[in-house]
Amino acid sequence: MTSPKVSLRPIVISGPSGTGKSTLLKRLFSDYPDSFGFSVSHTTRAPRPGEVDGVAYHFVDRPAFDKLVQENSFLEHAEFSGNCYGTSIKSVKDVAEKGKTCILDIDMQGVISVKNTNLNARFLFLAPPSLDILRARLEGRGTETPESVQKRMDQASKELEFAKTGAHDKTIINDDLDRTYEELKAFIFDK
Ligand SMILES: Nc1ncnc2c1ncn2[C@@H]1O[C@H](COP(=O)(O)OP(=O)(O)OP(=O)(O)O)[C@@H](O)[C@H]1O
Repeated sequence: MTSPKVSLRPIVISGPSGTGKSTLLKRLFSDYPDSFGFSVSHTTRAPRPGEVDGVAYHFVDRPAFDKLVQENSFLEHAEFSGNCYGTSIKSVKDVAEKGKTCILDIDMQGVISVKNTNLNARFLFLAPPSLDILRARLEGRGTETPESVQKRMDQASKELEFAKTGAHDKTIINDDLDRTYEELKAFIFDK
C-alpha cells in the first residue's frame, strides 16, 4: 500500500481496555509498515533468548531504572510480577529520529504525562459504542477472568469521564470496525 505523508508528531491513542485499540493498530501497522513505530520500553526483567537490547526492550538493572524514575524520564512506569517496565520520553523521540511516527497506546495517566512534556503529540480517544458492548468484547476476547473484566469495566468508566474533559483532539466511536479504521486514518494522515 502506498503511504500518504504523515507528520512525525507522536500519536497517542487511548480508550478503555477492549475498545479495539490493538485491533486497529495491528491493521495500521500492517497496511503502512514503514510509516509507524512503537517506542522501545525499558525493563528490569532479564532478556529472553533472542531478545536484542534496544530492540525488544532497553534492558536495565534496578538501580538504573530507579535513576530514570528519579530523573522523571518516564511517561509511565509500572511493576508487574517483580519486574519494572517504563516508557521513556526519549524512546518516543527516537522513533521520530528514525523517520517514523510514534504511536503510543496508553491510559489516561499516560495521556496526562504526555501533555506535561514537549512531545507535541496528537491525542485520539477510542470509545466503545456502549458499556454493554465493551463488556461483550472483553468477554468475547477470551483473555479475561470475570474479575479482570470487572476491573477493566470500572477503569473504563474513569477513562470515559476523563475523555469528557476535552483532553483529546478527536474521539472516534468504534462501532463498525471498517468505518472506524477509515476515521482513524483520516485523523492520522490529516497533518
Ligand atoms: N468494531 C468492532 N466490532 C466488534 N468487535 C471488535 C471491534 N473492534 C474490536 N473488536 C474486538 O474486541 C476485542 C477487544 O479488542 P482489542 O483487543 O483490540 O482492544 P484493546 O483496546 O486493544 O484492549 P487492551 O487495552 O486491553 O489491549 C477483540 O476481541 C476484538 O476483536
